[in-house]
Amino acid sequence: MQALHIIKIGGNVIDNSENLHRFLKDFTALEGYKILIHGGGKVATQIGESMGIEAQMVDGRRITDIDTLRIVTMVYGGLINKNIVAQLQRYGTNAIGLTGADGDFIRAKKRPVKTIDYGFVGDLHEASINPGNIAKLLDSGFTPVFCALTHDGEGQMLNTNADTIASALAVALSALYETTLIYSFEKKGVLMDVNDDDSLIRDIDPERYEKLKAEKIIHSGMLPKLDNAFNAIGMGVKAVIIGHSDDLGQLKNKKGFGTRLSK
Ligand SMILES: Nc1ncnc2c1ncn2[C@@H]1O[C@H](COP(=O)(O)OP(=O)(O)O)[C@@H](O)[C@H]1O
Ligand SMILES: CC(=O)N[C@@H](CCC(=O)OP(=O)(O)O)C(=O)O
Repeated sequence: MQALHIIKIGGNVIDNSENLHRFLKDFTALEGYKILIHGGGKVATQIGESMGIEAQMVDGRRITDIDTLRIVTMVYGGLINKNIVAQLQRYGTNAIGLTGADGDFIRAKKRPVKTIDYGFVGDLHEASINPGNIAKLLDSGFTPVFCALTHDGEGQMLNTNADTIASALAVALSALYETTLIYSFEKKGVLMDVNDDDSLIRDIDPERYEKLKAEKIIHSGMLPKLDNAFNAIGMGVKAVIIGHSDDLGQLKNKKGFGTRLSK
């Protein structure tokens, strides 16, 4: 089986142009099939605020009313996606920027209203991704760059968390490729002390995850990231790594970096 790297880049890296450029150069240097996924929640919040629209988050998910959907479609699918694609082209990666609607690559279902109405937020399901379609792109020499947008197949764009898209792509594509999923962000990995990069936890299994959660050592944005990551490793993805965007080059050197998940 051919190797595939699926890499999700965090919001704080997108926000820091030096870190972003370093990452995009290292991403270009990574050989073989690869896919990049980005969000950009912070930028969407800032641009929304400048237009008088306050962000509302519940459990790390954005309540997406029609005005917010317009903003995230412009910001994720336009501003951020096209800038990343242009920079990748400059460094020599033949990137193609996509939402889930393009090529019908990622379909989602609008999240049903229970106690909270999330608005135009899309949940992924088993049939969301057709790996054969994405394989055609990869085989044609393109490097897909997906943003945090999906569609429902009936003309409606939906906002979908980028960590979840990365995990679902990794699961679907592990049927065709030996897939490694990497969450690249602004810290060395999962840390014992979130403010101390020397406190890296090198390995986590589900049992340790439960303990670290109970002790509140893992919290906020790291919780959905690890939930997505453990879901991927349980469903055929070969390896999941959570690490610093500056350390992607270590992958090429076959050295370990960041936090590695085990079953
Ligand atoms: N134990 C931990 N180790 C590292 N980061 C943690 C930990 N617990 C919580 N976090 C927080 O999780 C954040 C990453 O989640 P998030 O902001 O959603 O990531 P991203 O930018 O990739 O979308 C970190 O910036 C950090 O503040
Ligand atoms: C439904 C939902 O919450 N979608 C996310 C999508 C962006 C994202 O995931 O951005 P980061 O990776 O930078 O956090 C949002 O709008 O914030």
